[in-house]
Amino acid sequence: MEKLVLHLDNIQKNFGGLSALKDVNLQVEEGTTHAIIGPNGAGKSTLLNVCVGRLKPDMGKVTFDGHELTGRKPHEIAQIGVARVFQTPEIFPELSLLENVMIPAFSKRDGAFRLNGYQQLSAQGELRAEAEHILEDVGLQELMHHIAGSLSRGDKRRLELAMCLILRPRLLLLDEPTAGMSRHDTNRTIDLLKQIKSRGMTKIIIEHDMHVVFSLADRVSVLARGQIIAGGTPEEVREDPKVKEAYLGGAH
Ligand SMILES: Nc1ncnc2c1ncn2[C@@H]1O[C@H](COP(=O)(O)OP(=O)(O)OP(=O)(O)O)[C@@H](O)[C@H]1O
Repeated sequence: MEKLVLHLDNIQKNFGGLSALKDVNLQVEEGTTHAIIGPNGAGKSTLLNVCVGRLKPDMGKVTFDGHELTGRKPHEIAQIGVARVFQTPEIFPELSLLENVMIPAFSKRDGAFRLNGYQQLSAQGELRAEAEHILEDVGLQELMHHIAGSLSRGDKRRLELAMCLILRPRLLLLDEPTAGMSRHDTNRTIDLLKQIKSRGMTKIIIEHDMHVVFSLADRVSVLARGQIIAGGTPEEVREDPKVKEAYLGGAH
């Protein structure tokens, strides 16, 4: 049995009178891809926001590799090695792709220690080489000097992924990474995420597209009205009558 690296214990999150998450328990094995699926409004984004410190749960705790994440600031959670790719890419449209990828790496380093002039120069050279390498990984190397705002939607999402990867996260959270992409771009993103998998990173992915879930996920948890109603391999979950019922009763 591999090591369980992420634990969500009894997570409860209320918005006024609405319980968006009710007593959610989840464990994720290191190096695996865990998909969270469920009808609209099930609580999937809320769950991700709790993991990255954007929302504080009313009850329960999140632990990653022995570090309790609950109650920490988002930048502290990032320092622990947790990164998130948003549904809408958060990029700097006026800057080049290369600059976009270097910025998160600089802010992470500057947060950790102060650089003198010489170190800054050599760090910049190192970071630039790493940024170029990551842009190559995501298939954007030819566009590295272009302005990020000029990219297609699919390429913007790939750029945002590169901005996360330069931080070398150990846990990557992806909120519908292929939403709005063509089938061709979706398949390129699946290939890219498979490559990342071979590097041992743990991933949580929220996804509506079952083609993506079946291509990438080792395990699936199904969330409906704030509760996990089923879990297992993609095949097991697909055959579960509770899951079919949740989807038929929901918007899908
Ligand atoms: N900041 C908020 N304030 C009040 N209610 C919220 C807030 N965020 C989410 N909710 C509510 O909590 C519930 C869960 O929302 P959430 O966005 O987590 O669902 P989801 O499964 O990600 O949905 P979708 O698939 O549509 O993105 C919904 O009823 C939503 O309206």
